[in-house]
Amino acid sequence: MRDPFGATEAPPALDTAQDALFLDFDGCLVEIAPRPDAICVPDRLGLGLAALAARLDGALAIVSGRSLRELEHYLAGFDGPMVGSHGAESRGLGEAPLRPEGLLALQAELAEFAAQKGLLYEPKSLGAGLHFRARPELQAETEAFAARAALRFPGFEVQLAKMAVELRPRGASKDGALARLTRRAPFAGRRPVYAGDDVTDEPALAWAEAHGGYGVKVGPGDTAASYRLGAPDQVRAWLARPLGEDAWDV
Ligand SMILES: O=P(O)(O)OC[C@H]1O[C@H](O[C@H]2O[C@H](CO)[C@@H](O)[C@H](O)[C@H]2O)[C@H](O)[C@@H](O)[C@@H]1O
Repeated sequence: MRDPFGATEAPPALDTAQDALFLDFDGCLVEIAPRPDAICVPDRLGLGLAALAARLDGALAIVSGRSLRELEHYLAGFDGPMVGSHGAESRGLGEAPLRPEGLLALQAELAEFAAQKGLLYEPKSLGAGLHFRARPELQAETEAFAARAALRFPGFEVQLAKMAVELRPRGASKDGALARLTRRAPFAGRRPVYAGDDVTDEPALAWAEAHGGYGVKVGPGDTAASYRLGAPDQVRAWLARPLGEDAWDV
């Protein structure tokens, strides 16, 4: 049952014969941390995902805002498809990355702003992030700076995130990634199930709902998803169900 603010129910068990599973990373598979490099990733998370992917006949993909190289590092053991940088780069799909002109100049400007203001600068493979978690009073100023940068660098657009604002390649999106993935094997013909926690995930949650599947919102907040889980440990427990805890062992 839904309340006026969105999903309240836990999702059903995955149907491994017919579901195609798409998983966000930060805030979904792993808990949010004070800094991007301070996350605690369970040692065997990649291997657990690999076991689940095998049960889904390969129909499991990671869809994240993180740079692809970081996803590959944190999820070692999982060799299935991955989409990084909010849809702008991928692994295993034969797609060319979206690399707009001006990336290095954009990164230099953001790094300089971060240094001046005492923000955490996150260089990304196809963009950059400004994290204001340590200086929340600078949110409005940081978002305004990012909006002006996007005008100077039209190949990029603003992506809001948790206590951060990013510049990502214009046109990249998680829902666009889902649309592409679900046109190809082994995802085509299966029911799309997407789990994610942030505003960056809402278009993908809505996409899964609109295409015969469902979304699982992780944590609080309004959502288009039909279902909700409270935190990443609950997501990991939900993912373990089709395997049994011994096989998952995360
Ligand atoms: O799409 P996601 O996998 O959810 O990635 C979104 C962004 O996540 C990371 O930032 C967020 O998580 C950090 C670690 O918990 C946290 O410190 C930060 O405040 C959050 O915004 C990552 O750093 C970004 O590159 C991702 O785009």
